[in-house]
Amino acid sequence: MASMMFTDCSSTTTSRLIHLNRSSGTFLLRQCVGQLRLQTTASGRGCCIRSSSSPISSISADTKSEGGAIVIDGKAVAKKIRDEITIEVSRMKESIGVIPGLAVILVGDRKDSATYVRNKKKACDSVGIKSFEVRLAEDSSEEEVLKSVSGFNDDPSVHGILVQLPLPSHMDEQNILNAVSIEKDVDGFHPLNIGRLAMRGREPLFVPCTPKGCIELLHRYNIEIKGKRAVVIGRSNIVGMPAALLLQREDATVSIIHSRTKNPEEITREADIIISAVGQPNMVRGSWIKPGAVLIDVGINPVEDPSAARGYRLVGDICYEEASKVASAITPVPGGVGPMTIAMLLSNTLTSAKRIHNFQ
Ligand SMILES: NC(=O)C1=CN([C@@H]2O[C@H](COP(=O)(O)OP(=O)(O)OC[C@H]3O[C@@H](n4cnc5c(N)ncnc54)[C@H](OP(=O)(O)O)[C@@H]3O)[C@@H](O)[C@H]2O)C=CC1
Ligand SMILES: Nc1nc(=O)c2c([nH]1)NC[C@@H]1CN(c3ccc(C(=O)N[C@@H](CCC(=O)O)C(=O)O)cc3)C=[N+]21
Repeated sequence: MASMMFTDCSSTTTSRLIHLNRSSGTFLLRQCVGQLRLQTTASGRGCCIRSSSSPISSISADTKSEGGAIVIDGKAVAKKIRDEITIEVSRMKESIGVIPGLAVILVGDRKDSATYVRNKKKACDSVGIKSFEVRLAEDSSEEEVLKSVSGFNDDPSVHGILVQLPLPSHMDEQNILNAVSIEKDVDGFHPLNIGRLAMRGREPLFVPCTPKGCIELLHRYNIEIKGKRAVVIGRSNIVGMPAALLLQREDATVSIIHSRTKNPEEITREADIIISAVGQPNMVRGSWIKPGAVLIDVGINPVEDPSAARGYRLVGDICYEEASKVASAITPVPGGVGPMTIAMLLSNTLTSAKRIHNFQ
């Protein structure tokens, strides 16, 4: 009954978190936070969820979870965004002969990082973006990494530079991220871009991909953010902190929960929108959630599962089985925020190439 173990969130405390890191008809929304407007399709079987900006044209009725919440289908949205990018990339190539280029620097031999980098390359290929890759050994010096960054800064065929994180512990991450030209900082991790994100009236050149993907999902599902209470669980530089800044820019009232927060359940229960980026499998239980809340689960946590082909499977920070019975909408793991992160990276790379070449 191995699979049972993972559908019961209470027992995940006894399940083993795997450290992959080292080398080895019509929907009925119970209570809706935003303006999810649901429409039956012509066949009457499926439904489409309309968004004022870029609607998802047709989402099948299967996108309702067993628990009753709408499943926010990041995989489908990401595919649609990639299709939009493909058109723009070829329009650019035909009009001015420029192909957007993304460079990735991977240091060390972490399995998960190698997988992410491989997936990014595949995604670039799928939309026609040119990809460049540098792989450096775990024991490389910081100077070697800086040299690669500098080479890509000066290379006119590269419009975006991504240094895969985490870097080996002997390197100064800040020093390396500072070296990326802000015009090519498609990850949005340069302190100038983050600083501008935090300031009213200032605009960053790039917004970090994962938080941007979370907000894009809310927009594309027409979920209102303005005036809502939002809780972000986690305050990392790459996800939690910029997610909270973005929600605030969208006029939500934002609370941030971290490892020293007392009574996280109580604070979370006040939220209309929850973005969780903690890295703890199934930490957020059904009892933490206000009925009708919208849940964006960023967490990607591998847990042992002998019945899975890989010997493990991925779960989020939110206990899906419990939460989907209480929420109005929820992102799955996998297939939620992850594919959106990559789609936003492609989008930032396209934006960068357009800006550099002054192409509208
Ligand atoms: N889907 C995607 O595209 C992406 C997914 N991820 C996933 O998101 C998760 C978070 O990643 P990342 O932000 O890099 O992780 P970090 O480890 O950098 O940050 C985790 C944050 O969670 C907080 N935290 C840890 N434990 C608890 C707890 N028990 N209660 C409350 N807060 C807690 C930490 O608090 P404190 O600051 O006090 O230490 C910290 O702010 C991971 O599972 C990662 O794999 C990450 C990037 C992209
Ligand atoms: N400079 C830098 N930028 C990053 O954006 C960055 C990084 N470093 N370091 C690591 C994290 C993690 N991250 C993910 C991206 C895609 C998926 C993704 O596509 N996940 C799939 C599952 C993939 C699988 O099945 O293994 C999904 O959720 O459906 C996950 C995680 C980007 N990160």
